[in-house]
Amino acid sequence: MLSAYSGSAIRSAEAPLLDAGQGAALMQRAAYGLYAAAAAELISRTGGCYGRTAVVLAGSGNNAGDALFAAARLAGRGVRTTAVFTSATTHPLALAAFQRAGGRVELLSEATTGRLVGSTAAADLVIDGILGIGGSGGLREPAATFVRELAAAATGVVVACDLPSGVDAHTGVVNEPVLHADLTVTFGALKTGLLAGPGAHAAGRVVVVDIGLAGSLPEPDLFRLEAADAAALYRRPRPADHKYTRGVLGIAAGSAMYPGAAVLATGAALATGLGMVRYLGPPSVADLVNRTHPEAVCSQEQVKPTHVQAWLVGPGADEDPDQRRRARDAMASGLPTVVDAGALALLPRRLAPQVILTPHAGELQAVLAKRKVKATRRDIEAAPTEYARIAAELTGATVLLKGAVTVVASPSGSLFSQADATPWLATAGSGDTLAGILGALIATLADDDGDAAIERIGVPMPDKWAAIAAAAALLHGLAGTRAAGFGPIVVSELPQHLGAVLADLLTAPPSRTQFTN
Ligand SMILES: NC(=O)C1=CN([C@@H]2O[C@H](COP(=O)(O)OP(=O)(O)OC[C@H]3O[C@@H](n4cnc5c(N)ncnc54)[C@H](OP(=O)(O)O)[C@@H]3O)[C@@H](O)[C@H]2O)[C@@H](O)CC1
Ligand SMILES: [K+]
Repeated sequence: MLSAYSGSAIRSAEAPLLDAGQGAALMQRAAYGLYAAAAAELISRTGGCYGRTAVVLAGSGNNAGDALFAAARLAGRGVRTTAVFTSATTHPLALAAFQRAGGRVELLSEATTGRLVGSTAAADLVIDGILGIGGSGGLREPAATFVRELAAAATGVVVACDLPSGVDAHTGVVNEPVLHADLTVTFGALKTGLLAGPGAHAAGRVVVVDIGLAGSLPEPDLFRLEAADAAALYRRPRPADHKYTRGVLGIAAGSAMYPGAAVLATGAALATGLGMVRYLGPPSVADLVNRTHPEAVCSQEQVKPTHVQAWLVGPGADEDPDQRRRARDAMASGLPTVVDAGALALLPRRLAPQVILTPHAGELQAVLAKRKVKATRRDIEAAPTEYARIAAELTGATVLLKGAVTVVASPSGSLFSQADATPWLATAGSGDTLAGILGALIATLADDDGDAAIERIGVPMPDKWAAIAAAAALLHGLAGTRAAGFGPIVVSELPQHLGAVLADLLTAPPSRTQFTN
C-alpha cells in the first residue's frame, strides 16, 4: 500500500531535522536523487548524458535549490545546462554550485520569454524547479506566460522537482498553467497531490527519494492500494466452504428500460468470485439474467425475506417502483450495500460506512445539491478528494467517486485513490461492472474473515469499506487495462478479463512498487 502526505505533514516531519542543522544534508540527498533519476531518464531517451542539453526552471526557494544542485551534477557529466530564473532571487549556495559547474544563467522577463520558450523547448531535458511544497495558487507572471507557451510546445523529457509547479500538494488541484511532467521525483514521501485529482495526471511517473523522513512522518493523508494488497484482501475459498459461507450478494438492478445493467453487474460479481448471486427484478429482466448467467438465482422477491450478506442496488433500475423499494430497503437493512446509479437519488438523510455510494461527478453533484452544497461537475472533477470527503461527511456513507483517478472517502476522513483504469473504460456499462465487482467483494468480506484481511493489509478498521471499495476500483482498472490490450473494450467481455487478472494475482502475488500513476 502506498501512503501519501500533505505538504504541511512533510514540513513538520522535516522540522526536527532542520532544527538539528541537517537542512543542507537533506537538500543534498534530494538533489542527488533528482540528478540520478533525471540522468537515467536522459540516458534512456537519448542514449547518454554527455553533450545533451538541459534547462532548469528555477524559482525563489528550496525547490530551485534542489533543482540547481542536481543540474550542477548533470553539468559534471557533460550535460550543457542552462537555468531560467523566474524570480530575481534564488537559493544562493545552489546558484553558486551551478555556476561553478559551468551552468549558464538566464533571467525570465517579458522581453526574454519568447526566446527562452524556444530554447527550453529545444532542450533534451527540462527540470521544473519553480515551486515545491512552498507554492500557493497558480504561477505568477512572468512564469505563468512562459509555462503556458512551453506547455503548448513539444519539449524534451520533463522532470518535476518534488511536484509539478502549480499542483497543490495537498489536494491535487492543478492551478493552470502547469507543465505536465513525464517523471516527478519527490522527496521524503509521496505528496497527496501526486496521487489525487488532476495532479496525478500532471505528475506522470512518480519516484520517491528517501531523504530520511520515514521515522518522523505522521499518519498518512491518503492511501493507494497496490495489486499485492488486493491479492491479500481477496477471500479465497476454503475446503470446508459451501455456497452460503462464501458470501451471497443480492442484486436489485435493471429494469424493463435498462435490462443490460443487471446482466453486466451479475456477470462481474460472478467473475469476482462469491458463493451466490440472488437477482431480484422484473420477470423479463430476471429471464434475461437467467439465460446469460444460469448460476444466478432469480426471483421477484423483496429485500426483507431474502437471505444475503450484502446488497447491490441501482444500476439500470430507472423508475421501476419495485426496484426503488428494494433499494430503499437494502439501504435500511444494515447490511453492506453498494448504492449505484438510480439508487443514488433515493438516499435517506443519514447512512453508515458499510453503505458505499458509487457516483460519477455528475451524480455526486446531485447528492451534494440535496445537502445544500453547491458545486458544478467541473468543480468536483477539479478537486475530487475534497468533494468525496464532504459527501462522506454529510451522508455518513463511504463514497467512491469514479473518474480518471477514482477516489474513495471514508466517513472517518481517510482517503484512497486508485489510478489503475484506462480511458478505454469510459464506456457505457463500465460502472455496472465496477458495482458488480464491489458487490462481490463486500459480500465475501462482510464477516470477521474480512476484518482479518483488512488487518493483514494494515488498514485501520474504520476504513474497512473504503479499502474494499478501493480494491474493487483496482480490480476493475486492471481488468479494463487487460481488456484494452486487445483493442476497444466490450464491457460484457470484461468479466473474462477479470477472471484472468484474478488468476494472475492469486497464483503469483505481485511485488510492491514505489512507482505510481
Ligand atoms: N525544507 C527543507 O530543508 C527541504 C526542502 N526541500 C525542497 O524545498 C521545497 C520547499 O521549498 P520552499 O519552502 O523554499 O518553497 P518553494 O516551494 O521552493 O517555493 C518558494 C517560494 O515561492 C514563492 N511562491 C509561492 N507561491 C508562488 C506562486 N504561486 N508563484 C510564484 N512564487 C510563489 C513563495 O515565496 P513568496 O514570494 O510568496 O514570499 C515561496 O516561499 C520542497 O518542495 C523541496 O523541493 C528538499 O530539498 C528537502 C529539504
Ligand atoms: K517543482
